[in-house]
Amino acid sequence: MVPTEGSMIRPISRGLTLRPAFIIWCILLPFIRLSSGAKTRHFKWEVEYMYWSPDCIENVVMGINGQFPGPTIRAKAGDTVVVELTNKLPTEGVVIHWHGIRQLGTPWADGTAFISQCAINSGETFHYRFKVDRAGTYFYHGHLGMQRSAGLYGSLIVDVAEGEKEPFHYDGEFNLLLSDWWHKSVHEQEVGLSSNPFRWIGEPQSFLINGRGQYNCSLAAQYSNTTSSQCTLRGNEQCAPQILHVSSNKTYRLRVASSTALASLNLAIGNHKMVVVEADGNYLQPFAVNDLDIYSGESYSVLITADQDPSKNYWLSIGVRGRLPATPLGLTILNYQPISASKFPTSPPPVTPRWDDYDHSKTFSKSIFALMGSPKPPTSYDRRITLLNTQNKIDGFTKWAINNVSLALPPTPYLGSIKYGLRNAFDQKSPPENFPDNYDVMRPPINPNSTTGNGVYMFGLNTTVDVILQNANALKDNVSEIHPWHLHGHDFWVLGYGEGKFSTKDEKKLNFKNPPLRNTAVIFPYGWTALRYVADNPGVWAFHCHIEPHLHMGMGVVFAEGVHLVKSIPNEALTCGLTAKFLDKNRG
Ligand SMILES: O=C1O[C@H]([C@@H](O)CO)C(O)=C1O
Repeated sequence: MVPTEGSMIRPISRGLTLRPAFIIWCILLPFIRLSSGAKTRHFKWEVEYMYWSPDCIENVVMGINGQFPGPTIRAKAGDTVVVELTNKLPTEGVVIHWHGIRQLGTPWADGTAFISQCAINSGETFHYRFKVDRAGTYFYHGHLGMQRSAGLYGSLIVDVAEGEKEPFHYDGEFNLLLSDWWHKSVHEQEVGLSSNPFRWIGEPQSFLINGRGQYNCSLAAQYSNTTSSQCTLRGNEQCAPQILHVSSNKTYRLRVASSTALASLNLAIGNHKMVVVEADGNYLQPFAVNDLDIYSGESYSVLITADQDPSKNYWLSIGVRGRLPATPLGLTILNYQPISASKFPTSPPPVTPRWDDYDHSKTFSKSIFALMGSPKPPTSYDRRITLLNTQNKIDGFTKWAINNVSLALPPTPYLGSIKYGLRNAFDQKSPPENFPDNYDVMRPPINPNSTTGNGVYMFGLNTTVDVILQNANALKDNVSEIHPWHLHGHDFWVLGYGEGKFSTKDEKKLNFKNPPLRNTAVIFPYGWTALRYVADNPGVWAFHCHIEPHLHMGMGVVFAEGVHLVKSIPNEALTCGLTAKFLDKNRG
């Protein structure tokens, strides 16, 4: 039989085009792997309570594998990080959020309890597996209740991929994870916040640098008339400061991240200028400062050059911004080798700017621009929402609300319930996009009453979203506070900051030329902050004030996009609430 042309040609030609391509692919594959150098980095962690003395006072902290802060994860851009997390807490669940990692394609690994996954129960193990796609300074922390305040945090550093270079030079680096510490347990703090009458947590007892601070003594007592005595630390105590050892004329990269529960901080090093080069994993147009403001949820890299008198040591200090300080400076020493680290600096620690000098903070925030060549925002938006931040009352309890809705998360995590269409899992009504025109942001609310809710802002996939964060007066007259807002799953462009109520005439002031990409942005008292982002990461994403007690009191919203496109969510993320029932039914 003479085969027809078609039946002869088609298989042969397909064979000819596919086979060489396949062979070439097989030959190249090992080299492609080799050149990218991407690795999978495995970690096996156990979260547990343990005795620890973060500020020289023994307390109970949440540790990982017996360490506080938790182990530092170090990876290269393009690597996959796998953390096998076992909950060894006797009576509570746990989750870990990888702050600043966008979880592209892995929304179930974002580590937000009741949003991306079920809490990991006592004794259970959960597998976080995600790609760290971009170099930068990040951290991780608990995202259930107030577990971050309890000490559940650590650093996550992503180096540039093999063969890539940073756009700046340095000879060495230091990693500083900043936090604040209370002597009162977080359980007691939580009870106070949820009580009527309300009991505020107050200011922290200590600031910690890499989990180390001093409460009952000061490293710099001899310079001031403080009542605390001079520390006589031998160096092996859990609270002994980590000294930054430098060599004269070398340049160092300081990676600074803030995991504080409450405090906005200012960091300065005596006599040394800092050049700011990175924020939240994005390169900046370098600029020099004498001191650096850092809000909870933010990270920066700064370059310092050891160009001062090499026969001296210098203080590095952190102090509080935006709240009347009641916490001594957090301190460590920049030590010029080879002189001894125990030689005291000749001048006192740098003084933090006055706590309510907001102009100082605004000047800093407004100096932050993206490095030339960074991605630019789309020139228009598809949807704009305005989120008014107010302090409120619900049945006599003190709360925070967004457009008069105080967030109370549902027991079934959104990711599974939206994906599987479980409509009873949360409010189906979209939350308000705005607030009444006549609301006076400069005064306490006329009607402070608010309601709880758990609705979701659903955005079309790949649409451009503008968010105007609007601050207002709190419940008390003449009080408006700083709130750093953190977005999960994305970075946003910070288009601008302004005073009072945002209006269309403010539009002209927005920066579309070189706005920085960030995952956290602050709203100043009585001000607004304008953000733009592209909803291009299928999943459900928290967007909230990064002050732990404020989120606990309802200061957050939930965003979602393209959830129908989310590939199979691992069962271990769905083992609670309505998704557990759904799984059971569909298995049977
Ligand atoms: O949420 C808060 O509550 C207190 C105060 O407003 C009421 O005691 C405070 O300072 C907060 O930031």
